[in-house]
Amino acid sequence: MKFEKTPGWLDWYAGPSKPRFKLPPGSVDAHCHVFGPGEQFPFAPERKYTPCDASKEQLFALRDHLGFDKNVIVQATCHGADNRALIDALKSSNDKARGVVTVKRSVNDNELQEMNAAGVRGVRFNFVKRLVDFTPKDELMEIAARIAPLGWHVVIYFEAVDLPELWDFFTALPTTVVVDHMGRPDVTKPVDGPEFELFLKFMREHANVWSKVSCPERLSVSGPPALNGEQNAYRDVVPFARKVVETFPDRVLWGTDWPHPNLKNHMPDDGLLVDFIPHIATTPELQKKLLVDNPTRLYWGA
Ligand SMILES: O=C(O)c1cc(C(=O)O)oc(=O)c1
Repeated sequence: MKFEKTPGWLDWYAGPSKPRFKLPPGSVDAHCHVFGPGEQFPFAPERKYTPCDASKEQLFALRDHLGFDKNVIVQATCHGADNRALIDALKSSNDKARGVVTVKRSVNDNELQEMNAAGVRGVRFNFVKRLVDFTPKDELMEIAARIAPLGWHVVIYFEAVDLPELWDFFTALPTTVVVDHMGRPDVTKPVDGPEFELFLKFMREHANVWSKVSCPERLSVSGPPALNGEQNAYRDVVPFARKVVETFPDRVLWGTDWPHPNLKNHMPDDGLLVDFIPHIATTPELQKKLLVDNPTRLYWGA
């Protein structure tokens, strides 16, 4: 099937620079996606956007170019609960990729077992209203109970303003819980203000909660963007991500978020995005935990 991209869609950055920051051996890009290709793996009818293609080959080429060893591929909402593109990527990764899927209540145990064998280790629950239609919480809780015995975890994506309303649901989840993009803080508010403090409290009081300190390119308001050799990109996000890394060094993950769906004003150079890492994980010890030890433990069980 031929797909028309959403008007104004920004394609991923071709020809990214080589990062100056040398990733430690065994580093994992713990949040990235594949899109289609649409002709082979059609986008879901219920999707809220139609992206450009971003294939497994292109993702693996980026991994090698940037110096990552492995990927965690997260089901993107444009594929709904049809995980075929993701599973196909996992199967051709030579054990160098794990996956996080989206499933419906109707998924059966055989299907879950097959996904597990392919390298799936989690399900994603999405509460960002511009991306998905509402799914009742009892349905999500039923899915969480079904995947818990497999040792899988739940990835949650939500906006900071919605955390109070979602708190009881999140804290009742029976698995490890991984928050996408720090729960999307409003970085124009103070890092020690009540909104971000609630997020820190969520992590402090619940030892099963982890966070991806990813997506400065999405959260940043004043930049500057990771373009044209910028070595101090997204300065306004640094205090937030650094606070999470330093407070919870054993429960943080980092990912490129390639191919960066739904960005509106620029598309980052992924090489320069990697150069953001030493600003938020400032010592070799913190960098190794963030990039190697934590994701390897969670996704490869080591
Ligand atoms: O903020 C977003 O637009 C976004 C979308 C998706 C997705 O469509 O799955 O995933 C992300 O990690 C971020």
